[in-house]
Amino acid sequence: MKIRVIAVGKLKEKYLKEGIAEYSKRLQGYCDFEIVEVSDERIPRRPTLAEEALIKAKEGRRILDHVKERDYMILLDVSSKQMDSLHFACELHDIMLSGYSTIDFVIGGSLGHGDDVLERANLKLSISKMTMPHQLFRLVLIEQIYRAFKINNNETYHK
Ligand SMILES: C[S@@+](CC[C@H](N)C(=O)[O-])C[C@H]1O[C@@H](n2cnc3c(N)ncnc32)[C@H](O)[C@@H]1O
Repeated sequence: MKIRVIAVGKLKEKYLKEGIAEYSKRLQGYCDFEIVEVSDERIPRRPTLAEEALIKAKEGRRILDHVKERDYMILLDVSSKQMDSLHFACELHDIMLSGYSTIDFVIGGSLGHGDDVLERANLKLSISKMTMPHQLFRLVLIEQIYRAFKINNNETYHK
């Protein structure tokens, strides 16, 4: 099973790089795990709505260039549906049994997602009602994916 995190923007903070490297390594024991970074757009100081829409559309196009038609795409979005870790593990298990060979988790940029990306998503998921910076969110998401594999394999880790 291939699992990819497709994220807008480059990871800059050392402490996040280290955390993400650790969980990526752990995940390799369960799946073929990959992180794909797409470049972000420069955001003007006070963008108009039209500028925001254009930025999200450009970033969205770069994301969708990596998502194949046969991939299952999970979009991470603050205002979407929430589930607990057990439910999330169950959902992943079901997707894997449905014949998909690749699951793409998509993290947006500072302005969130454009319409095209929202429309392509097979599942829209929120991890909390609180907004996290996209770089920190990457680490939180990868830990939750790892947790889901531990739960589905009945291994001790989760409390
Ligand atoms: C800084 S946030 C974007 C905030 C933007 N104002 C919005 O409402 O989408 C950047 C990205 O991080 C992810 N993200 C941050 N917090 C999240 C959360 N609690 N649940 C799901 N995704 C989150 C989403 O993919 C989001 O597009």
